Amino acid sequence: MTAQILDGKATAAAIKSDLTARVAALKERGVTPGLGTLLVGDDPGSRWYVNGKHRDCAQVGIASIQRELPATASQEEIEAVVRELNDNPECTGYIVQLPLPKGIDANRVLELMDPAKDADGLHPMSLGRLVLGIEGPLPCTPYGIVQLLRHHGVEIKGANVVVVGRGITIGRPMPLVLTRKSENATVTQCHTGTRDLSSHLRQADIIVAAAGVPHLIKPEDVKPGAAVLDVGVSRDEHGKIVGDVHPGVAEVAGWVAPNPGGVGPMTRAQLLVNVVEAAERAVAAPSEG
Ligand SMILES: Nc1nc2c(c(=O)[nH]1)N[C@@H](CN(C=O)c1ccc(C(=O)N[C@@H](CCC(=O)O)C(=O)O)cc1)CN2
Repeated sequence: MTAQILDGKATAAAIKSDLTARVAALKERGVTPGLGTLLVGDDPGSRWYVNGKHRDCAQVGIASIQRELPATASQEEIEAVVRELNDNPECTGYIVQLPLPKGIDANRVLELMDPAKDADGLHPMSLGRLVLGIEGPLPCTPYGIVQLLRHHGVEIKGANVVVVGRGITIGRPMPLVLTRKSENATVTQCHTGTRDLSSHLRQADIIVAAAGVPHLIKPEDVKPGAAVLDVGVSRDEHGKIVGDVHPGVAEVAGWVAPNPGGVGPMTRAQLLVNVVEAAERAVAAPSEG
């Protein structure tokens, strides 16, 4: 292994330590931030992520509001919980854990959320704000990746970035975040319709691999010295994570974000940042009523 590690665990710990002080300051002003989660179904991975989010909340002093529904829940039952969270004053921000069970219209659920409580940055209003350059919550994994690169001094400005994947939580919003003036990267988005993926990858200074295809990115696809972030999650027969990046890439790349231990902890840290920032915005500009 020659590549340096983009250490998501350590970076997330530093972010959480800063947030602990900011939450304490909010509490002194009479505001306790509260993160709500809605988990539908019994997928063990989703449950693990949601439990992790609440453990993080406890660490920094954010209150937790947990809602769960069975996999058989109807669209109406899910939407009723969303309305309850919209109206719940203890819940200052919340997320609906994705994916939702087959047959549920996730877009309708996301649209029903109060945009002022969107902790994930995935509400249509938040994504629209991102496109327009208006302040608001940023999608957790894409902005977590930016923070991870910055923390390790990897140059984003002017970099050629290849994003592989176009899912709602990472692939779609990632280029929107990276092409903001503050990041100023040049982004190529690749997906299952891309011809000759390797030729794109070999030009990249930074690769974000979020396709969910085990070991899709091979050592020969990577420019020596590039930063490679593995965000793909597939599981082997023992339930162990297999990422999108072949282990041999670490011999060629300059930086690698391991999986686990790279981007995942940053996703969780950015969620807490969104919750705290929303509470800080509310304190700075209280709404009437
Ligand atoms: N509403 C949302 N749903 C989903 C999102 C999201 O951002 N919002 N992203 C993913 C899952 N996710 C957060 O919800 C998530 C993924 C991974 C991790 C993490 O810390 N992973 C660990 C390894 C965990 C393991 O062993 O399974 C790591 O990478 O070190 C946290 C959150 C889809 N859904």
